[in-house]
Amino acid sequence: MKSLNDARVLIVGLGLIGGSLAAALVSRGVCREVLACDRDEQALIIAKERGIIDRAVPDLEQAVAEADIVVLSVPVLALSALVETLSAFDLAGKVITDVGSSKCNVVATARNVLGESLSAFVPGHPIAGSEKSGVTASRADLYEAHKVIVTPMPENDPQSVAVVRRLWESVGALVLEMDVDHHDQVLARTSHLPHLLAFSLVDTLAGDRDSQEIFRYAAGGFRDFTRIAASDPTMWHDVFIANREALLSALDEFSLGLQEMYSAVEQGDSRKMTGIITRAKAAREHFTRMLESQSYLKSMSSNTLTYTAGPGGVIKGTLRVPGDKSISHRSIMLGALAEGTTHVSGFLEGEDALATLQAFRDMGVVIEGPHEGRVTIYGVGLHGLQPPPGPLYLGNAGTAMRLMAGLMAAQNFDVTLTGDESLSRRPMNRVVHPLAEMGAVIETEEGGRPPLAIRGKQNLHGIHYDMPMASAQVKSCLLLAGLYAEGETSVTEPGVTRDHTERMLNGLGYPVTVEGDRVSLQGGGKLTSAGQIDVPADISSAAFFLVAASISPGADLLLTHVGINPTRTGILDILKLMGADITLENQREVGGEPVADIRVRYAPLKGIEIPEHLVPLAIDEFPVLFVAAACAEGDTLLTGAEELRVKESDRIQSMADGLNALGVNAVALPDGMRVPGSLAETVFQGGTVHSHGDHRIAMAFAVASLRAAAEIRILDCANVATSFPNFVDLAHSVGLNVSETES
Ligand SMILES: O=C(O)C1=C[C@@H](OP(=O)(O)O)[C@@H](O)[C@H](O)C1
Ligand SMILES: C=C(OP(=O)(O)O)C(=O)O
Repeated sequence: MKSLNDARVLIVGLGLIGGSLAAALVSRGVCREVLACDRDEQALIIAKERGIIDRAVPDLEQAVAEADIVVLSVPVLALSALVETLSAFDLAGKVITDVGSSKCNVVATARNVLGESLSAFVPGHPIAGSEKSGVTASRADLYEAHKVIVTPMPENDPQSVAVVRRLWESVGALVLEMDVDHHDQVLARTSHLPHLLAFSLVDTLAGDRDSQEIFRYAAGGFRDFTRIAASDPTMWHDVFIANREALLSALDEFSLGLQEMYSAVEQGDSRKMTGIITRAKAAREHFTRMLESQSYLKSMSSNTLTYTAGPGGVIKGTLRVPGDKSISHRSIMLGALAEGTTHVSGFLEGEDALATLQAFRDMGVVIEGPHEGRVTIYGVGLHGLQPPPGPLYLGNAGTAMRLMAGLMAAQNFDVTLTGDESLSRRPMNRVVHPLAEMGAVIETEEGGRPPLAIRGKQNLHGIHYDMPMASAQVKSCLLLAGLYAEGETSVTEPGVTRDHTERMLNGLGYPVTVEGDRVSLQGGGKLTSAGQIDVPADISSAAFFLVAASISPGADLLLTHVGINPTRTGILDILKLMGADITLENQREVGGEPVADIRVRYAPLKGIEIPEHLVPLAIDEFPVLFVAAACAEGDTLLTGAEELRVKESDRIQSMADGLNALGVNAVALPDGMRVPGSLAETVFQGGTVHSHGDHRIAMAFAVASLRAAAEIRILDCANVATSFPNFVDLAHSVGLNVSETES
């Protein structure tokens, strides 16, 4: 066989799985001929009549002799006998595969009987069933975007594995590889156990005296839960026998879980019940996104979200941007460690804060929500966290990893903190080194990069740390470790940084002392419940619109309920120095954080030298400030901002490259940038820029379109969801011509 195009494919067994593969191969015309062999003559006739196959060959030996690729598609318990039958034929040059849902039996038989031909027997398993069965249920699109697991054996030759992969890919399937034992263990849990439960539940209820009555009132929940109880009986009988060991172990695990739920219900233990239900809901939502949306999978691996921002537009209206990311992270962490229940409102439902939420759920904390920004955290106290079942995945969130490093270093269990590609490049020694001085044991990858393997059961002691860089993440990390350390932990910072950790700790009854640039606390106290944490809108998200309105002639925008903590308002100071028209209205304090409505109107801006003391107070806002600078009269100079090089991307380089691509001759400096500006109506050419997976770069260039001559395409924008999940809709609602497309 030279290629799949030249091959004759034989399907042995024309049920739903075999019939659908045949139909897909025929309709896509990917091979020379599709043959079929089945003991049921009627199935062959129907398949031929409906064009599901090209030709029926009722005699198995003859059919195999004619074929280049043989697909065994019979029930699992019939597979072994079929492989034995085949072993008597001449199999030279043929590639053989199967579709069984459990692999151990057929692999054992193949090893016993196939001899030389074993190298060309590549087991496979399409994960695309239906409760319908038989050739009449065949669908040519059954495998499109569905997974097929190929389980190559060490004995296989690579060409045969490649042929089987190509066969499935040619009908639109996504091919994964797994080893045989692992496959059977995984499938026992994700497929065989749920089928067994559905059969058992329906059978039990149907046996009930009042079954007629029960089923009459059965609602959607019953239908959803039991759909698969209508599946093919022979197939499932066979699977349960063939995968007995793995299935029984899955059933044991399930029984323990069920027992726990039983006792929670019996004892009216609401906390336990809510824990099970909320963890399950979160897991199910996560898996639903993974299962149903190919694009979600793609966006995690290959960033295919593109923004298209049309030129012009006038910014007008009233807007509340999502909750503050820094405060949202901290509300989960400190709410979890508090004694009592904390209700959070305004929580940011972005991926970064959700990663923190999930991490604490994984450590046994019961958390309800988020639902429309509301989260309820049932605190477990400083010593109540439990070991998580595996590494804690923190996605894109530097704040989560650095703050949690401090907390985790003080627990009595081991934890590994991991993150996505961007987070895995970010420097962690800035927290690992001072934590080690406190007695923590943490291993990193080369150069102090994540994952962080944190050893538990260490006795931490307080230290004084003179921070080499202005970083709220480092400061907060050490203060959180200090909660558990013996004696006093103190830090001094070279510049003022955000103080949400200090404020929230004080709000939770844990005294933190601030004297000038020195912050300290004593270990060994406890956190009482805050009761309520109201998260204001994030000034770092509002920043995009502060700049948007400032550079859009005719603009008049009201941003409501924005956090104006003085350690975060560098953006307001810098824009005002540039001549922006910004006023604060309705100033108030909400849950320990100052808040205001911010009115911003268009004003011609002028270039400035940005005072270095404002840099840490606006650290996340520079991408969009560079856009403002390009729209200001004269040059703007930023220095003292080398920290920008180690954010989600190297923000100095990413922005300099993008600005240059749009015709603005910005010059990257080691610690900042020189941006030439202009008050011309159009400042940017159209073009394509790369966000490098950095949310703030993506949003900054969307804002630039207001003063662009033509469309700006921004690549790799999926990570905007880390901090600003509904950015495109909100931006659109106040006049930005931005839309998103996935590819
Ligand atoms: O403590 C925080 O919540 C944050 C601190 C800042 O990081 P650094 O402390 O690394 O400057 C900031 O860039 C980040 O978005 C959030
Ligand atoms: C730097 C940022 O976040 P983090 O460090 O939490 O990834 C940011 O949001 O701009």
